[in-house]
Amino acid sequence: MKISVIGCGYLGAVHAATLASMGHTVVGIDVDAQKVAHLNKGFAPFHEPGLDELLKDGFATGRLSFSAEFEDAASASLHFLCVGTPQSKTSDTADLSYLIAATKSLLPHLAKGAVLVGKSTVPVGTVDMLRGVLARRPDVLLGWNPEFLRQGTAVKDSLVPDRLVYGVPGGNSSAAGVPVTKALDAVYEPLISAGIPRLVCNFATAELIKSAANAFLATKVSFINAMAELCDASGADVSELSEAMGLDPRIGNRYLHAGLGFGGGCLPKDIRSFRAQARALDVSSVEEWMGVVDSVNLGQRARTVEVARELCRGHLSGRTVTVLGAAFKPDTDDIRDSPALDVALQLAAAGAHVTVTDPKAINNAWMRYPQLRFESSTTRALEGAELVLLLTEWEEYRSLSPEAVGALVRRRTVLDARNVLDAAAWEAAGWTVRGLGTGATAEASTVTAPVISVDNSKRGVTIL
Ligand SMILES: NC(=O)C1=CN([C@@H]2O[C@H](COP(=O)(O)OP(=O)(O)OC[C@H]3O[C@@H](n4cnc5c(N)ncnc54)[C@H](O)[C@@H]3O)[C@@H](O)[C@H]2O)C=CC1
Ligand SMILES: O=C(O)[C@H]1O[C@H](OP(=O)(O)OP(=O)(O)OC[C@H]2O[C@@H](n3ccc(=O)[nH]c3=O)[C@H](O)[C@@H]2O)[C@H](O)[C@@H](O)[C@@H]1O
Repeated sequence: MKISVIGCGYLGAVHAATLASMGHTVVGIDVDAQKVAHLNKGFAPFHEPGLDELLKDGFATGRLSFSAEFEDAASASLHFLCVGTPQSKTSDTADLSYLIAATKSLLPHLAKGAVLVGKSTVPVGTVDMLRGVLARRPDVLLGWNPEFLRQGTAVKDSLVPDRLVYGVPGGNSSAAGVPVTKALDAVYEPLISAGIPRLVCNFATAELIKSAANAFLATKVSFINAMAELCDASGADVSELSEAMGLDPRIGNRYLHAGLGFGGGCLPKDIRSFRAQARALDVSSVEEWMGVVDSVNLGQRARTVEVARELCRGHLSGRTVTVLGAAFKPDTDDIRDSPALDVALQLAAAGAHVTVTDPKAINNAWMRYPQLRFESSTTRALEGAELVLLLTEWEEYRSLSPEAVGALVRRRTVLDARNVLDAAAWEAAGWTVRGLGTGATAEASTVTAPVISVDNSKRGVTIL
């Protein structure tokens, strides 16, 4: 099948390459000519494991190309819309202007009876709005096929997704939806043959499935982070608590890792958009719920700064601080709404001398926040630190040797805001280790000064 993918960012570039690997002839269209040039050289314009290989395979077969000209999409019979839907600059709502602009640019090049399928994450009602944009082309069939891939594992998630969701006119039982369902079945034939579940529903349901899934994931993270706060206040350990909770298969331990919280180009803006949708639909329960999830999440960033201040004996001003991690999660160079950079900025605003390092995201971070100091070498970044903060849990930071790092820093104090270090091993090497939700506040408040020792089996704070 001849397919176009409109918008070739973190979602669209992966989607285009995946479709080519399934045997389709695919052209990716993007208004960013630099991105298109990069992709046409066979390289991903961002860090995504496995994508370069998939792009090269696509070019080798001659089935994959990229272009900045919409007319190059004219021969496709099916078009996927993958442009951004960021948070509006002035409110919680999603900015749909890129989606509208892309649809308008594509309009003159749509063949008779072409199928136009959205993959971007959108508020409920968006397909109806786009129908209006396409009012002069009733022959064009519309579908919505939300995407659930995660950055860092996007290639694997696309080749073996958990499920396929099709939003079609009238939903599952309607004859009007059959042509779109058939077209999408033809696109995803290898996945359907492999037994990947597929659900067909109406547009509102498809739009809400995506928003609800991200809202649930965000809820799970904020739930465990709220528990982390309770653990700190009571002397419990959130890692043990989440492990025990997760052993109940009804709960499950995935996405139940407490720490600095969620960021990125999707979850934060999606829960805010969801909140705005609930408000517009007068559903106060969802509106309030999303508000709490968001504020617990942002609260983790503020708590991290407060713990850092505590570990610097109350004063961040003038302290030499090293931040490990700039990306919003490991295995990506994406810094959109990165919790790590948010904390780094807050530390710098409090007067600390902050050096940020990251295996892949330094360039993006430096272009966005030139006021921060960046260092690409982990060793150089750590030299002379009075406090080390682990804020993005890249494997190379998880596996750092406490002895080797200890030889670089001025003071062996680490705030492991992702709760991933082996605290006992670091403490044995003379480090003061603090996590989030490890019972530290309760321990600190129940002891009388001067404190000589703490329970080494826990990640307790050592008060100096
Ligand atoms: N990043 C992810 O892991 C996932 C993203 N999504 C959703 O997919 C959508 C895209 O997200 P990302 O790929 O992360 O964003 P992105 O910002 O990386 O990519 C968007 C791309 O669209 C291009 N673009 C903007 N206006 C255009 C136009 N008028 N015509 C053609 N191209 C245009 C931009 O130049 C950019 O390359 C969003 O709605 C997001 O919520 C859904 C699932 C996963
Ligand atoms: O709509 C989207 O764009 C995507 O958003 C998320 O994917 P992504 O943002 O790429 O990455 P996640 O692995 O979900 O992590 C998001 C954030 O949550 C944080 N997180 C995740 C899991 C956890 O247990 N604890 C936790 O703090 C991560 O550090 C990261 O900052 C969803 O997982 C995808 O299913 C969805 O398609």
